[in-house]
Order: sequence, then C-alpha cells, then structure tokens
Amino acid sequence: MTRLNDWFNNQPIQSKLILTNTFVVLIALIPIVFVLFGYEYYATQQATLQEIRIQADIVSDNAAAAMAFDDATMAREALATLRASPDMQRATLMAPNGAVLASYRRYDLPQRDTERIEISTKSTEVLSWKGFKLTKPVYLKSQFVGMLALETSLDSFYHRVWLYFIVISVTVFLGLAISLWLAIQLKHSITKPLSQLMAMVNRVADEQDYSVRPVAERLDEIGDLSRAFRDMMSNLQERDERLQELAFYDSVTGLPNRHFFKERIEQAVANAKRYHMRCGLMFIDLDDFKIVNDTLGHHVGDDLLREVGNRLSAVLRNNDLVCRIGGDEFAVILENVKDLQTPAMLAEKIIAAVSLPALLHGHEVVVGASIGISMCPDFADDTSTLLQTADAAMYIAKGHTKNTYHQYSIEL
Ligand SMILES: Nc1nc2c(ncn2[C@@H]2O[C@H](COP(=O)(O)OP(=O)(O)OP(=O)(O)O)[C@@H](O)[C@H]2O)c(=O)[nH]1
Repeated sequence: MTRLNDWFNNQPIQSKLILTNTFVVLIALIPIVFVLFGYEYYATQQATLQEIRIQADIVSDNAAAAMAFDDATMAREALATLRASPDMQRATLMAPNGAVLASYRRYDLPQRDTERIEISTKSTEVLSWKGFKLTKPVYLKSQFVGMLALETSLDSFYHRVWLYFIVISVTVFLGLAISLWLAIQLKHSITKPLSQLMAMVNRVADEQDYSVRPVAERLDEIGDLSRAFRDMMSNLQERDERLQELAFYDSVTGLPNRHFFKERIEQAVANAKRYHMRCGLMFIDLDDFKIVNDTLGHHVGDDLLREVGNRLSAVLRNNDLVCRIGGDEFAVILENVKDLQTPAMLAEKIIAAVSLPALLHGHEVVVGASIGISMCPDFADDTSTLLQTADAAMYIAKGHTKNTYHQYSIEL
C-alpha cells in the first residue's frame, strides 16, 4: 500500500488526474452494475419459472380428461404440445397408482428410467443451476386423476442473462472510455497553467529575471496560485531593485558608488583598447569639506555632497560617468576623449562649478575641488595603472594650492 502510495505520488499531475478519474468512475459503476445485474437476474428468473408453471397448467388441463379415462394416446398428444418449448426436457403423466401413462423427452436427450415421483396432491418445485423440476397434481372437476412431472433446462434464461451481461459490460466500457476521453481533454486546461508557472519559476531561477508575471485571470486555485506568484514576483523585483541600488548606488547622493565605478572603469579601459580610443579618469577630492561637517553638522555636509554631485552631473557630458567613491571623493570616467586638452578644460569647469558658494540650511558654504587626471592609453595601459596615475595626479593637485587640477604626465 505504501509502495502504491509512493508510486502514485511520484506520477505527474496529468497521470494522477486520469488515474483518479478512471478509478472514481469505476468505483461508482461497480455498485450500479451489481444492482442492475442482480435485479435483472432475479426478474428474468422469476419470469422464466412463471412461464414454466403456466405451461404446466396448460398441459395438466389438456391431459386431465385423458388421465381420467386412462387414455395414453390422448395423454401423449397433450404432452406433445411441449415440443414448442425448446427448454422443456422431459415430462411425465402418471396415474394415481404411480403407473406412467405418457411421457415426453426432447429429441436430443437419451432415454433413461423414469424417476420415481411421489404421488401427492401437493405441488413441488426444485430449482438448481442446471434446471427446474416441477411436479403438480392433475384434477378433473376437483377429482385427483394423477400427477404431471416436468423437467426443464434454464438455457433461455442463461442466454438472456448473458446478453444482459454483455450489454452492461459494453455500457461500462463506453462509460469508462468517455470519462477517460473527458479526463484527457480536461487535464490540459488544468495542467497547462501549472506548466507555464513552472517555466516561469525556472526562468527566474536560471536568469534571475524578476520581471516575469503570470496571467492570473482564472478564479480557481490555479488563479490564486498565479496571483500569489505575481505578488511574490513584484515583491522580489522590488527587493532586487532595492538591493541593486544599495549595492551599486550611493545612498547620500544617489550617484553610482565605488562598486559600480570599478566595473565601469574596467569596461572603459577595455573599450579604449579594443576600439583604439582614449579614455580618461578624474579623481576629485573636495577641499576643506571636514570644516563644513565640523562647524555646521553632518546633515549639512550630506546636503553639500548632494549639491556637488548635481553640479558635477550638470557640467559633464551625457556619456561621462560621475561616481561617489568615498567620503568627499568623486571620480569621473570620460570615454572616447579626443585629446588631452578636453579633460583639462572639463576640470576647470568642475572647479569653477564646485567652488561656487552653496546656500544650505541658511548658511553660505564654500568648498573647493582638487582634481587628478590620467589618460588611457597615453599614461596607463591597464586599469590599475590608470587608477594609480590619476591618484598620484590628484595628490599633486592637493599638495599644491588645492582647488586646482593636475594632469598626469610621463615626467611624474
Ligand atoms: N557629511 C558627511 N561627511 C562624510 C561622509 N563620509 C565621510 N565624511 C567626512 O568627510 C571628511 C573627509 O575627510 P577629509 O578629506 O580629510 O577632509 P577635508 O577637510 O576635505 O580635507 P582635505 O581633503 O585635506 O581638504 C571626514 O570628516 C569624514 O568624516 C558622509 O557621507 N557625509
């Protein structure tokens, strides 16, 4: 039983549906078949016995006069009418003293000694699976004139019952076939949305694609499941976007962070090398930023960082990328730079923009920017050299008068 249970549990839902449906139909049909067949068996048997009794009455009525007058010829004629009934096997008419007056035997049956029949004024009936035996007293105008004994087979009865059994079997078979066909038609409508959901789950697992949404129009449990899956995907997508933001963006300024910067600088260097272009890197460190924090508070410092971020974005071209890579440090990646003068001009613009006073929380705040610039492939062949050279240039700028820029060169 446990093994059967395990086997059933491991079947696909489609097979489960078909198996369950067929099993249920079969279980429902079994009692119906039993009741119908039992009723038909009983009713047909009673009708057959009744027919035989009626035949016995007719024969005994026809033979009564012959028996009263001991007329064997007439008695045989009365029995001869039984030939019309193929189930009738033997019949005997006996005088009250037990002597056989006339007997009948179906043409295909062997001769045998006449059975001793008890002479009595009572009828007897013996029913067995082989046949039906009946004896009954014969009266002529209330005078007992002898006995009639009949022996019949039940072939017609069994034939009718057998036919009925075939009809019922065909009906059951058709019922099962129709239910199987319906189950196969229905399984698609039930399992197709499940398969679609499964495909979506796989896509989420394989591609981390949280944008998939199942259609959830159905009002049944599968519809509920689709809606739950859709809500779960919305939450997952939101969470994924939030995680991406936390992982790649700076929470104070909203600019790309150091993590993002590292990925993009690698790409910029790789592109510059592959397409024989020039890319530039600027490190920008704010001057005297700590004073703002110390005198006006951290929140003003934060606002100033945001303001600087906005000003940098406003100065730069669309395809330049500005990132906040540390406390008061920013980096700018410049791609497809035509010449060495372009970054220098941009640095001047940045210094001018950052040095403009900012009005924050009612205070006029002024900071400067020290900028180090390096170029690939002019002064660096790979990312780490580009980072080092830009950093070195920035420290030179810082070491000078602050609020200035320095472009890395071979002499450094
Ligand atoms: N408000 C704020 N301050 C920060 C944040 N992260 C770092 N800082 C502060 O930024 C300051 C950076 O230090 P420094 O670069 O030495 O300060 P500085 O005054 O700019 O010094 P110089 O670069 O030599 O001019 C430190 O005081 C940090 O506490 C931040 O997210 N918000």
